[in-house]
Amino acid sequence: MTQPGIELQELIAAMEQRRAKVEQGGGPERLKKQKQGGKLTARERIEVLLDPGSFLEMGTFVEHRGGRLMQGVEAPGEGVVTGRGTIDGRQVFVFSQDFTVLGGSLGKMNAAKVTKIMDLAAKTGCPVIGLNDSAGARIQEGVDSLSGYGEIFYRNAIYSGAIPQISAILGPCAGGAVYSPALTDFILMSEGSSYMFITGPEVIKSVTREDVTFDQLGGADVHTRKSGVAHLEYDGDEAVLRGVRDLLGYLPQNAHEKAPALPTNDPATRTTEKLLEIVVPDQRKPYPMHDVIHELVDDGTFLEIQPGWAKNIIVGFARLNGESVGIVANNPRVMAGTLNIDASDKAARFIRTCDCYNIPILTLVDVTGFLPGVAQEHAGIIRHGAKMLYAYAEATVPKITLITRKSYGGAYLAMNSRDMGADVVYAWPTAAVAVMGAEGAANIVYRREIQQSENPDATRAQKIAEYKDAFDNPYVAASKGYIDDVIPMEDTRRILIQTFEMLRDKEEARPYKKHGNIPL
Ligand SMILES: CC(=O)SCCNC(=O)CCNC(=O)[C@H](O)C(C)(C)COP(=O)(O)OP(=O)(O)OC[C@H]1O[C@@H](n2cnc3c(N)ncnc32)[C@H](O)[C@@H]1OP(=O)(O)O
Repeated sequence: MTQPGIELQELIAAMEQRRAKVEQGGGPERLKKQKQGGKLTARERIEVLLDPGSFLEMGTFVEHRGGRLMQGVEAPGEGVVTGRGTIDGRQVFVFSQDFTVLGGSLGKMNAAKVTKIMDLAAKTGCPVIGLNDSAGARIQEGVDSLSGYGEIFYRNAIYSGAIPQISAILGPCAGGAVYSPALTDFILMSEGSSYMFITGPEVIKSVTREDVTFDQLGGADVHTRKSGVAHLEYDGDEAVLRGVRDLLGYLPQNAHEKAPALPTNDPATRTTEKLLEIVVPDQRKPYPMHDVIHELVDDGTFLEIQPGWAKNIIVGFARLNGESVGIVANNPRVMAGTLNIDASDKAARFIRTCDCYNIPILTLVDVTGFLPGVAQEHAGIIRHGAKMLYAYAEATVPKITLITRKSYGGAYLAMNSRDMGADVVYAWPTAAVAVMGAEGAANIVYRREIQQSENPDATRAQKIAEYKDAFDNPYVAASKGYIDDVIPMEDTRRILIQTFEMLRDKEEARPYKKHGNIPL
């Protein structure tokens, strides 16, 4: 005769035994190997990412249904740990691929665990964070594993802009697998231990005869400096996971909400005198735009996005009086701040990200124009530059433009002029708005006069001076209402904060459409 109490204990023990087996992943040997080189296990990563004790696991006992080639193969937890938790008290959903189980490869049921939490995230309006460390499609499951990817990609796309999706790349991410992170809002990579590529070094060698290592092909350096695929690079797993927490602080839970405000001790009325030392009036001399940003924002804290790629434009998140803002700024120190293809792509993408998630945009303008050159024209600068124009016009969040120095030509428009939809445009006394710089303008407009002059150099100099007098200042544009005010540099922080406060409840309607057709 069985005693009821003992039976219950057996059931509990059986559950615990099963759970312990799942939690062991690929077993002690593989877990030990995983930790070589400072990497964390899938479960440790979740612990570091989330608030202590907040993780609630889902799909713990899911098993593969992998068909003939998977018979007898054990895959504890199906190679991925999934569930919900909180970050700074806010709910998020997370999947963490477990490389110790069949290389974290993705089969049909592994994908089902991931799509389950993606769907829950969408239903509850919360961000999804993917911790990627996987050998890609599970070869033994054939087309079923490709279908699993399809189910994830589909959700990445349809939930895009509805809930924030963040991808941390902490190991291999190869083949078609790269397209899930690529469809998310942000990609963060760990230096030296993660890589992303479509076809690996061996295939490349056989097709193109190029010799390349994993890291040279698709390491964090490559993707944060050359390709622009990834947004942020960190040293090791823990730093990446802290980076995810940091980034989420600037984002809302979903497209219906605003990002959380963070109390600050930095006074809203703090004067910004340092700007008078940073910004040089001489239009030809560069100055550090990063310092301008640090001086304006709360506590000098700026989370720059894609800092290593297309450095001629600066984008990132900061706070003004506690409220999250996205900043887009020309960088006069790199390529004289001109806009090229990569800068246009980087800015357009960032503007759209801010707009999806109700983050107001501050644009700091110091730009001579689009980068001239055959290479840029032939690579489609027209198509890429158009993305910036489109993104600014499309964005309905509060938009303030501040012209810090020069703003010329098509780039004046691409940097969100009044006509492109800026709600308020300010300029500093150092600003100049014109179709082009005085030298170029004088040479075109007064060419005949200069050529026919007895002293062409003197005439050219005189015409340049005349043109500068007429246009190299903010007052012509201000007199026509293109600039709302020319403001003292030292009062800029206060004015920006007050203006964003004024725009806080702004609403802007757009005509009905299925979706716009941004030039891609
Ligand atoms: C749509 C797509 O994703 S297409 C891409 C398909 N994926 C691939 O082509 C990658 C194939 N895998 C690899 O090239 C390598 O495993 C690498 C480079 C990712 C990692 O190499 P290593 O760190 O040396 O790990 P290793 O090769 O030992 O793999 C670890 C384990 O995962 C298994 N594994 C690796 N890739 C896969 C896979 N795609 N499917 C199933 N199991 C796999 C290995 O058999 C090994 O199992 P074991 O622990 O029982 O021995």
